[in-house]
Order: sequence, then structure tokens, then C-alpha cells
Amino acid sequence: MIKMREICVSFRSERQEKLFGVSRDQILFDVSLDLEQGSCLGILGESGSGKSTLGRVICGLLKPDSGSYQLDGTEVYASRAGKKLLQNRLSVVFQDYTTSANPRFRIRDVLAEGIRVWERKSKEKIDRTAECRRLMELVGLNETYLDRFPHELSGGQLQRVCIARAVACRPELILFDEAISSLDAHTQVQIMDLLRELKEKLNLTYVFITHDLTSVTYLCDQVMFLYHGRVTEHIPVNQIAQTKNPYARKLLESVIEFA
Ligand SMILES: Nc1ncnc2c1ncn2[C@@H]1O[C@H](COP(=O)(O)OP(=O)(O)OP(=O)(O)O)[C@@H](O)[C@H]1O
Repeated sequence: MIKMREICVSFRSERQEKLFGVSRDQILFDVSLDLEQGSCLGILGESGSGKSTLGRVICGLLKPDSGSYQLDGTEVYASRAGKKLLQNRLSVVFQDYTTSANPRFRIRDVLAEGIRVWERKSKEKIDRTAECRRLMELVGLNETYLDRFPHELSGGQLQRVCIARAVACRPELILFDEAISSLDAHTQVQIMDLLRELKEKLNLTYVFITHDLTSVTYLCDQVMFLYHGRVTEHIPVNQIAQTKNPYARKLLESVIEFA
């Protein structure tokens, strides 16, 4: 489904030696990955290692300096058709569910944003009331919440709404950028169970960006470690205990010590 080869990204450096300097800081170095349909890839790394930058490349928001990014054989950044293909297939769920839902919208209007995308894609007219009910049921929320505003829901409930909005446009791939990190541990498990269930039901592919090793082992089938913008390891999750990666070892030891 996704094939990335030697992706490099740099940003204009803040420390320019000349007045009109053009020096750049490289953030991603030759990142390559393959993602099969139906799989779940966890991207782990310390703060600043380039996870979200890679996420922005994956979701079509940041054109890399060099490298190839193909979706089902089509080069994503080479043409408008490539970007369009990606837009039609991908949804994103961000960490900050409080700001990703417009506070002036009722929940039904938040969901309508995703439903409209599906209407445009499919060129079908959808019964929005019925679709909102279906989506609420899909993410385990009571349909009476449809008339509430975001601040009238708990963090976990609101993140469920954001997940419902993400699946409303019937994507094949969903990118989660620290999407459960700010929830309490109990709610995180509930949301991860929901994500597992949706993945099976809707045959979805996930990319899951996180600091949290536990959620990766719970949800993902493969894990990629980024360190200072380079992939240091990309392994199946069931081999994580044997990893030599120092960052992964540190995370593993902290989980084991904590347990
Ligand atoms: N638009 C930008 N312009 C300049 N530098 C940027 C930009 N976006 C990110 N960076 C820099 O790129 C580096 C990687 O940032 P990124 O957000 O990808 O890391 P991360 O691994 O997701 O970190 P965190 O876990 O803290 O979110 C950081 O040093 C950051 O300051």
C-alpha cells in the first residue's frame, strides 16, 4: 500500500550566518518504510526525533526534499492526482482533540465535516441524521450526545467523536499522531480496544505515532524506531523484547520496572 524510500526533510535553519542565509537543519535522513494494507505500524522515538515530521509527510502535508513516497504505485508528491489519491484514502486523528473539534459546533456538525468529505468523494447524497447515528453507534457513544457541544463531553468521549469523524469519510488508512497520549490510562485502553475493533470491522490500516511503548505493543504489528531523524530499527512487535535499540531498551526497562 505505502512504499517510502529514502525520504529526507530539512527546514530552514533559525541560525543563519548570513543576513539572507539559506542554511537548513536536516530532520529526516533517508527514511524508508513499507506498509501493507490491514497492518498497523507504530512509530516510536524520543521527543524531537522527527515522528510528527514523518507523519506530516505521510499525510500529504509536507513535501520531502528528496526520496520517493508511493501509494499503491502512485507517487504522492509528484502530481495533483497523487495528492488527491492520498486525500481520498487517508484520515488523521491528532492528539489535541479539544482543539481539533470546533468548540462552536455541535457534535453532529463535527461529524458532518467527515460526512461531507465522503459525499464529495462518492458523489452520493447521504442522509446525515442516519449517518450521524450510525457513526455514534460505531464508536460506542449515545446518540443523544449529537446535540451537545465539545466541552460538554469528556476527553475520551470527544476523542471517540474525532475517531468517528475520521472514519466518516471511509478512509483506508488512518494516521494517529499521539492520539491517545493525553487520556488517562483506563480511557486509553478503551480507545485502543475501539481502534482494534474498527480496524477489523472496516479493514483499516493504521500508522500510530507515539511515545508510549505499551500502546504500540497493544495495537501494532510492527514498530519503527526513529532516533535523530534516522530509522534505527523496524521490527515486528512480537520481537520487541529482543531489540538492541537503546531507546527501546530504555522504554522496555521502564515498563518492566513499573510493572
Ligand atoms: N516547521 C518546522 N520548522 C522548523 N523546524 C521544525 C518544524 N517542524 C518541526 N521542526 C523541528 O524538527 C524536529 C523534529 O520535530 P517533530 O515534531 O517531528 O518531532 P517529534 O519526534 O514528533 O517530537 P514530539 O514527540 O516532541 O512531538 C524538532 O527539532 C523540531 O523543532
